[in-house]
Amino acid sequence: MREVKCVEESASVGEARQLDLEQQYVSRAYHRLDELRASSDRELRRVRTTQFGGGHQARSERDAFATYYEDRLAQLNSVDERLVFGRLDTTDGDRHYVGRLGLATEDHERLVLDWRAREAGAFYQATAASPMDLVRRRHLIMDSRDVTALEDDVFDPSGVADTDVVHGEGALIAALNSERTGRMTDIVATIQAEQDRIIRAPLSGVRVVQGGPGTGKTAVALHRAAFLLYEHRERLAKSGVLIVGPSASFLWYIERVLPALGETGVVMSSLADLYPGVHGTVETDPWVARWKSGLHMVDVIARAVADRQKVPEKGQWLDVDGHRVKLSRSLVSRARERARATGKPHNEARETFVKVVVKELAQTLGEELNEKSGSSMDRSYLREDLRQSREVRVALNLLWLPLTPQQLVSQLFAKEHYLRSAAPDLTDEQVSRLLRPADAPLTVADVALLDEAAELLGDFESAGIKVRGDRSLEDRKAQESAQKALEAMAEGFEDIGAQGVVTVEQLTAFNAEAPHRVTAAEAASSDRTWAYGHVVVDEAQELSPMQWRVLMRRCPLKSFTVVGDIAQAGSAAASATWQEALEPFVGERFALEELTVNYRTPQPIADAAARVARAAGLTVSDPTAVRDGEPPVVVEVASGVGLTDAVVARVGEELERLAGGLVGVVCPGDLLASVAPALDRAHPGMVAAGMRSLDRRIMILTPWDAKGLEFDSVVVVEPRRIAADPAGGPGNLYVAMTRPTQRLYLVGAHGMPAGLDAAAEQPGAPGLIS
Ligand SMILES: Nc1ncnc2c1ncn2[C@@H]1O[C@H](COP(=O)(O)OP(=O)(O)OP(=O)(O)O)[C@@H](O)[C@H]1O
Repeated sequence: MREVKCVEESASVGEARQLDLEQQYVSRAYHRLDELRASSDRELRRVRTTQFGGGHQARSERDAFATYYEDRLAQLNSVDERLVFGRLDTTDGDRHYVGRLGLATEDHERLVLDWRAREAGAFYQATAASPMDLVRRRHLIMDSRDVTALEDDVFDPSGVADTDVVHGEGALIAALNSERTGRMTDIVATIQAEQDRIIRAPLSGVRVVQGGPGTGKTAVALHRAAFLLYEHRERLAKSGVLIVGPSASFLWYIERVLPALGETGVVMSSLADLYPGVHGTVETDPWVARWKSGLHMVDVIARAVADRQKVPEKGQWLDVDGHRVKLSRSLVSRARERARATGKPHNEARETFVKVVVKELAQTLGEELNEKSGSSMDRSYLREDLRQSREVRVALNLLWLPLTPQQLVSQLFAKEHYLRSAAPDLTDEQVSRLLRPADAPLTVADVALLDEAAELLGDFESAGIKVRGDRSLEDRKAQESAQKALEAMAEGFEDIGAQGVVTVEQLTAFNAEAPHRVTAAEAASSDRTWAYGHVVVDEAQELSPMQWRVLMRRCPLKSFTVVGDIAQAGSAAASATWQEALEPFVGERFALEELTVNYRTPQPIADAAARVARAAGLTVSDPTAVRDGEPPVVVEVASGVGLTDAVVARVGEELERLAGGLVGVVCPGDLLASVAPALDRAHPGMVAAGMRSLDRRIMILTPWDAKGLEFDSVVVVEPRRIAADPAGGPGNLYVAMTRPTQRLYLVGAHGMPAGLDAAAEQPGAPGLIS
């Protein structure tokens, strides 16, 4: 592909002229973007009105084309912000503009290089020591469609005239100083070299990214997903990418990042929603959460399933159409062995169990009837009679009942004999902690047990959408038909812009899938057995062994990006090291990378948070913070009303200081009921519980829901109580203290956590207000 020649610069053009030249180029790129949008829009309307014939195949072809143009339009509409943000000048005189997506002119001349393309890698990785054939890297700082500033890194001064070099505020600082909106934004223009190396790492294998708070782990994980979808489009568009986060608030916070990078086909799930159709509630007892999360639960669930394959104490007489036949203990035992020997899951092996029992009963009954009548008739009809007999059906169901995972798990914790049999080591006290009513809601910890049970129980009618099976014949038909449709539409594809054009193969494959699904993401999110091509796990320090087991099942190829900070672990069942978390599943075969720069929390706040964490026995790293700022403010109050008043007052002050920014109030769960209404009275219409609305400036959250989020200012309520929670308290407080980009307040009526007091006595340490 040829490069578009930019307006020639003279050696002496000044900064204003440089800005002007860049603006001309950028405007050209936007003009092309607008053209492509208009043409995609036209095509979409054309497809919707074109007659494709009346059959199912024709309709699905039209839908496939329409979906293609809809996706393309959504992609083109999503890249308006910072469409172009960089320029690379190479030693051989070439110039590439780097942007959010690849763009070409109508004549297939390249205008903008997609940030994920191989050649764009130098934009992020080149250093003075390793310039990667660049003489200069230029950052274009944008405000909407306007180029407002430029910033140059010159690697080879002999390659550029002095007067051509522009020194700006710093693209990174400009990005960091922008106001928080309540949604995470992409960092595509300012990805740092250590982040870029991880983003562009190969697809295969398990890659763990450890980093302290604010080191960009979430940002890196999401940009890596976008990179992998670009680099391995064919494979991942079909198999899908799953992104797992700790809470619904967190998913809400990050959900705009990938669409803004032009990627919409990922499945996002919180840990509570990993099992289709179930939303796990909080497991309130930390001991119960821990017990349900260990790998010993694999045996417990296996025993719970085996207990549903019963052999009666003694034989039983059954009525079949007025005749009596004995179902003996030994027959049931034999049938159970035969069924188990099939190796099939419970619900599927039941067929064998039933067959063996019915066959033997039919034989016995036939012999008896023949004996009585003195004949030797063929009585094969008896099998059907037996299957129809109510008594036989009841007996078979009692012995080997088909079960859903929900039934198995609910009954395991509702019926003491099932629980004691499946987990014989439990004490009486433990059994009573675990027991609950059969209709009690399923918890987050139960979600992994459901998945385990589903594996052992196998298909039940409600087990999810079946998408597998022999598709070859259907595929061939769909491909032939797609080919014809493609020819009919070929004209329309020509003006879609070079980088956006789909090949015949891609389109054929895309179309061929239409009868089965609309997107892989849609199919995958409702199918427990879907095998994803890649899984991204954020805040991965929180995962229990049983949750890891679920995720490993979701990606049999074991292609994972795992990001987290072991020190921030707050769940009762979290592992203490990455080795401990992953060893049962991948042994030592995972790559560990570390991020070392904190882009969020000002240094004095990060230092105070680290001191408190260390005083509580956590091992935390010391990333260097990019921001400086004010130390945390400690507010100690009397108690009761004094506490809510103090919180309301601090929040009020911050709202004024921030003029438009966000305040996060992190509060122990049991205080939400008193603090939230007080805030709402003081600031009507401005308070939201959790992260879910853009028009609220105050978010009140539990420490768990605050994981992964960030605010301009944060008020932590009763930090000492948060730290004292037996379920990961110190980790939760560390999370809460590291959420602000500007200021932190710690408000408490019951003293402050250790580490902070000591810190308060040191010079330059947190200020103390009484
Ligand atoms: N290269 C970068 N350029 C601009 N902003 C960045 C960069 N890297 C990270 N950030 C910003 O820093 C903040 C923290 O990033 P992120 O949430 O990804 O960190 P994290 O390591 O996941 O944090 P935590 O573990 O505390 O949840 C975000 O606002 C993010 O956009």
